[in-house]
Amino acid sequence: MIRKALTIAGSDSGGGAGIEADLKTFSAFGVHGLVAITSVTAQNTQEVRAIYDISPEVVVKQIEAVVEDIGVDAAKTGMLSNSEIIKAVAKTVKKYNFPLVVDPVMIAKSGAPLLREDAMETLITEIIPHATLVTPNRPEAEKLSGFQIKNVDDAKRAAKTIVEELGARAAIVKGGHLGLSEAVDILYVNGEFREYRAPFVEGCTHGTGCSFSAAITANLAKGKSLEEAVETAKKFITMGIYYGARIGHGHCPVNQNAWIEIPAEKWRVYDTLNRALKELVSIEDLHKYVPEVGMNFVYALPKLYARGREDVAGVKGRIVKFGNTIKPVGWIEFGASDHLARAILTFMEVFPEVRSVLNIKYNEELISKAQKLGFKVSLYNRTEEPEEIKAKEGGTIPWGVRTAIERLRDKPDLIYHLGDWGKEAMILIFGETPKAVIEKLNKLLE
Ligand SMILES: Cc1ncc(COP(=O)(O)OP(=O)(O)O)c(N)n1
Ligand SMILES: Cc1ncsc1CCOP(=O)(O)O
Repeated sequence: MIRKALTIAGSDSGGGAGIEADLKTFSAFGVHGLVAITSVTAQNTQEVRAIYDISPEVVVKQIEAVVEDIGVDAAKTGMLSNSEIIKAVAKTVKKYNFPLVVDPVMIAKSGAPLLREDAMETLITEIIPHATLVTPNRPEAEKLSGFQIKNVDDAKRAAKTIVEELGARAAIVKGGHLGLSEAVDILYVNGEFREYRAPFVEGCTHGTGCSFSAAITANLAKGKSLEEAVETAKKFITMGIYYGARIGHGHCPVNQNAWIEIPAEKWRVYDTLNRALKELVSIEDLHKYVPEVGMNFVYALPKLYARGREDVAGVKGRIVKFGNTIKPVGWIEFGASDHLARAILTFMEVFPEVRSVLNIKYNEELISKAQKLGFKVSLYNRTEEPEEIKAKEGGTIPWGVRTAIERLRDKPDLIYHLGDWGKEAMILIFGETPKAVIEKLNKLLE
């Protein structure tokens, strides 16, 4: 059964906040999104250029149309620009008994007011009492509670005030603006406080309020408890900020897709590498090219999500010589490779589309053959590695890959080095996919 969530909010033409953010969030949780647009804004990551408020009658008609035919499992409000819209929305939602999350949108990240000064009181008296949950950030909580919030205790007092004095069933005061190393959100529900903590991540924040409240709404629509919905939404928003969509010239928006794209890409990467590994194992005579330290074969997540070793899949325990064949020691796992993970992440800094690499033993004839075949071949000389890089654990491969790319001034298919004291000479074969790496390898061994 598909669940349905309704957003009663403004449209952001930049697609970062408002109903656009809400719908993307609903989709990320597999919930069907419904909309009642309250205002149309001409907006981008830098500014709000115009606001056109929809008539209260049309806002109401949108809500009634979807409730009466499709049904609503949970709803949220976002930008409710003026008193007339607020009153009309309050009167309408009162008729139905779906959970209502109220994001008290007041000011855009760019600084533009999205709630008329004279409508603040109406928001407090008409909408807040119908809220299952109110989700203010610090400035919004200050306006609602009427006092300054400087620390977690103040945030608790504000959450309690919003519930006990303004009449909401629950309130969560978001700590993203509290200036701590952790983003601490304080939920007040059923007379008790709960804290939700996440590391304060640098990233993209346009649309955080909308996406967080939409994530709670989607989870309520799916039948989760308020506490579970908040916990999931906190993880969702932390991920969305960290992997933010770096677009525009102002405040870049949250990336709601990260929530579903990362697990989906992880599966795709795992499956693709697994198939290629089976092909690799069946290549005749490959055992002759297995280095003493072993071989590995890796595939990284797409550039946007490839931040570190954990984002690169490789063979646990490497691939070793086994009689006249080769054998993977363990399974494919994310984080299983150290050296090749560093090599591919460095390569991707320059050529993000190249996400796979395999290492084989150095062989002079293979290098000449690669050159004859028209492969782009480059090298680095470990004896030229600067002392300060040598002294740093894990610095050699990134330095080597960068040096080889700079030397070639092009995208290498192969990078090799001739070794050093106690270091084996090696060839690295790069490709956009594991299949492309195998194709290159097969041509070399033909
Ligand atoms: C149409 C519309 N609705 C809401 C907002 C607020 O979004 P944002 O500016 O990112 O602020 P947060 O609420 O996320 O902190 C908007 N800009 N436009
Ligand atoms: C390329 C290379 N250099 C030293 S060991 C090695 C093989 C692969 O190592 P890892 O399994 O850490 O990626």
